[in-house]
Formats: sequence, C-alpha cells, structure tokens
Amino acid sequence: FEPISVGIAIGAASALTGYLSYTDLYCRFAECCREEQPLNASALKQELEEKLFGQHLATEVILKALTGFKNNKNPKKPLTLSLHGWAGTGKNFVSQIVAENLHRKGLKSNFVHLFVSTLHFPHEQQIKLYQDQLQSWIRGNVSACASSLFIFDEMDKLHPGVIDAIKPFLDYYEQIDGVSYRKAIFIFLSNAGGDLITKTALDFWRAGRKREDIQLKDLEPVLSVGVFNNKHSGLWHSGLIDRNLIDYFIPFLPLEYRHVKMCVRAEMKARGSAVDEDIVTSVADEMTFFPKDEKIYSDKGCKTVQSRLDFH
Ligand SMILES: Nc1ncnc2c1ncn2[C@@H]1O[C@H](COP(=O)(O)OP(=O)(O)OP(=O)(O)O)[C@@H](O)[C@H]1O
Repeated sequence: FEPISVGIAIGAASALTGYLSYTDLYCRFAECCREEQPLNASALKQELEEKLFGQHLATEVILKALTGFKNNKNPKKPLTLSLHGWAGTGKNFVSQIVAENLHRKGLKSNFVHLFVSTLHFPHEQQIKLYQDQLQSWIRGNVSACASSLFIFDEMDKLHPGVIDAIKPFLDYYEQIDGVSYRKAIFIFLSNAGGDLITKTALDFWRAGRKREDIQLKDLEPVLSVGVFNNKHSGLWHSGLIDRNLIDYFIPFLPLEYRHVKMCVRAEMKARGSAVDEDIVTSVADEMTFFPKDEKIYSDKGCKTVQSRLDFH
C-alpha cells in the first residue's frame, strides 16, 4: 500500500465515524427524525402486555399493524388505524404507548401531533379555515419528518368536511406536490361502535364464554353493519371507508371490575406507593357498572380511577 492513500483512507474513515458519532451524539440530546429506525417490536409487545389491561384484540392488531408497516421499506400508503370503543377503555393510553415507541419523546415529540375535534375544530362555520390549516400543517410536518404520527381524537365528532381535508394524504399517491406521505401514521380514535362491541362482549359473557375467546371476526361484521354502513355516524360520511383508506379497525372491549382493579394497582405503583388491596377494592367499588342487572362493565372504564384514588 502506498502510505499516502492509506492516510487518506484512514482520514476519510475517521471523518466518517466522527461524523456518525456526532450525529448520534446530537440526536441523543436534540430530537431527530430517524425514518429508517426500526421499531423495537418486542419492547412494544412487552409494554402492551404489561400495561394495557383486558384488550387482547387491540394488543394483537396494533402489534401486527405496526411491525408490518415499519418493516416494509416501501409502503404504498400511510398506515391508518381506527380505534373504537367505550370511554376509558384505553384508546388514548395506547396511542401514547405507540407514540413513545415510534418517537422517543412520545406525545411531546415534534413528530407526534394530537388533534382533538372539539378543541381544535369546534366551529362548523370555520370548516374552510380548518381544512386549509390542517392540510398545510400535515404537509409541513411530513416534509420535516416523513414518519410523523398524527392522532385524531373524537373522530366521531369531527365534521366530515375536515375529514375530507385529510383524505388525500391517506391515499395511495406516490407524492403530492413533491411530498410523500407513505411513511406517516394516522391514528383515529372514536366511541363509534362502542355499544356494538359491548353487546358482543356481553353475548359472550352471557353464553359463559371467555372474553379472551372473542376474535376479530366476531366483531368485524357487527362493526361494519353498525358503524360503517350507518350514514349518521359522522366519520363515515367521509368516504374513508368506501375508499378502503383505513387499514385496521381496532375494537376496545368494555372493562370489567377486575380490570378496574388492575388500573388502580397500576396507578398506585406509578405514584410510588405500596399496593393496598383494601384501597384497590374500595376505589373499584365506587365505580358504576352496567348493564343494570348484571353490572359487569365499568361505564367509565378506568377513566376516573386516578382522581378517585386522590381521595384515599
Ligand atoms: N385497558 C386499559 N389498561 C390500562 N389502563 C387503562 C386502560 N383503559 C384505560 N386506562 C387508564 O385510564 C386512563 C383513561 O383512559 P383513556 O384516556 O385511554 O380512555 P379512552 O378510551 O381514550 O376514552 P375516551 O373515549 O373517553 O377518550 C388511561 O390514561 C389509563 O391510565
């Protein structure tokens, strides 16, 4: 080897590793959008299994959807997940877990955006303005980070006109005005179909069958008839369904007494206190359950557990 070319090679290599470690170092402190960063599927699985109670279907589908999408180097469209279920069953909670597994800072990340219909798009007269703002917001954010995550809460209360504004981004286009949306992820949350999911869960319970035996195929036909074909359930006016722009419908089952207790225990641990079973029982007993006769499901899910715990 010629000493000069070896020197150049070493110089180039060290410059390169120097540059790489600088980037690594930089991203450790500042937030970087790392589109190609693989999803740690086993960490996500473990987190869902440990923290999300009573939602075997949601756990399974979310894992499958995210690992499939993140492993695909060349997705043909952005990933769209539609989460359905009764209040307080974990839809926002799961979105937060997903956000943290995709972008280190979770909901605080610059690449994760949460919209709440009644908060961000409250006035029907302003639809045109919301449409323009939302489109340029999504365009700007996906240009800055292709793997941006957008979460729309209260989707069933969102005006169809606003949904129309996001529709083009969810479609199979390679690019729109020079921007590709194919690596982005959209999560929609709604209570639509919650009553039908509850009815199926109740039918299983009444038939003496295990909750964990409920399969996606038991719920899909129910949801499709009840929600997707119901022209009055806001979301579906939009044609998102007709055009097959939603990749996965994810049902959240209503939570039982034992799940509420699990939520109380988790909250106590999160607060750093020892789990006191007497308190766990009294908090769970204060919740209200339906239907009137059987009293199986918590009507607020785990939603008021945290505030109730403050009184004990
Ligand atoms: N299945 C669950 N497993 C563990 N914790 C849960 C679960 N469901 C709810 N929780 C707890 O209750 C809190 C409230 O739930 P969350 O906000 O996720 O409900 P939601 O389904 O989004 O309700 P809504 O439809 O009213 O917005 C969560 O922050 C979490 O602490």
